[in-house]
Amino acid sequence: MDDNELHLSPPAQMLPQRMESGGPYRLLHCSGLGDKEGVMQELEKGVEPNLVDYDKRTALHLAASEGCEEIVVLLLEKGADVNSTDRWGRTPLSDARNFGHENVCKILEAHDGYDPLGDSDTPCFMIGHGEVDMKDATLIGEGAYGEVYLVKWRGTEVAAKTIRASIASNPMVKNAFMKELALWQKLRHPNIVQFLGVLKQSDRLIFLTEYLRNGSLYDQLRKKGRLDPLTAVAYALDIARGMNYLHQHKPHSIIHRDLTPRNVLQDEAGHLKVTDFGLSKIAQQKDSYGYKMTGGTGSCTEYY
Ligand SMILES: Nc1ncnc2c1ncn2[C@@H]1O[C@H](COP(=O)(O)OP(=O)(O)OP(=O)(O)O)[C@@H](O)[C@H]1O
Repeated sequence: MDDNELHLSPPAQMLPQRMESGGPYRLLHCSGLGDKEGVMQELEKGVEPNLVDYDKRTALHLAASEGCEEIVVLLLEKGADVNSTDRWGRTPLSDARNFGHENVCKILEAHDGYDPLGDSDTPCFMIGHGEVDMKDATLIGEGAYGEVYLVKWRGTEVAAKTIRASIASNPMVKNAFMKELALWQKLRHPNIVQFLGVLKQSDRLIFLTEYLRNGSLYDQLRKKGRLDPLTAVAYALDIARGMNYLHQHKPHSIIHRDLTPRNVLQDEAGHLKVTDFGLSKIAQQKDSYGYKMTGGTGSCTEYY
């Protein structure tokens, strides 16, 4: 599927229940979607081109990740810092290289962009144990690998996914998880649940992702039943955008072979985000590890 097709906005009347990503952060939202008009509107309103999100990612990072050449050029013209670094020390050029957007790389290099990471593999971002108080955690769900808690990290509500000690205490299994998480860490898309980091913890493996207040699509369908057609179309577009991003991933596509309503979460604004890819690949390898990690969904994801 052509990426551009997915980024076309459906007619406004088809999305009655959706909210605009308002405020200055609309600049980031539009940049990631390749919405030039939206980006220009925000810049004309006086929004600072180097505005950052909570991961210190700028509009230029997002446009570079998505290969939005026109937006990259526009942002640079308007004073975006070509070498701003996000929380992982990545510059827009790191992202453009990571996703194989050669034309964007050339534009950034022509503006003296550099990539501090070179070709090195980025390990998972590790979060100090003291930064999250698991004692104050609220249980929000349970899946095949362990429980999911709502916790506070640096003042922000996030989801802490735990992998049972019986699984994570096997060093081979833990390594396999860490590799998948390191790959998830590289993904950034409005319709993909954002990975945040791994808690330094000896026995269990605990990692943080953004918290999606409205829970899973599965829970929603169970509560509300059938969706009205317009909502169904809006949801389908959100999911398709997330999946297309995974399929376009460079140098290897990411195939999510367990796309179920349980693995689609919804944020407060009504946007859907796809989650839980990669981890289930480990379940496929259960025989070699001697572990049985069967979930209700029998998930299986594969990275090619
Ligand atoms: N980031 C999150 N924000 C909010 N709620 C979440 C988040 N991640 C998971 N949950 C909630 O926790 C529940 C359990 O999630 P988990 O991913 O562990 O298992 P699952 O996907 O439901 O099942 P399985 O592990 O068998 O695939 C979800 O159904 C959802 O309601």
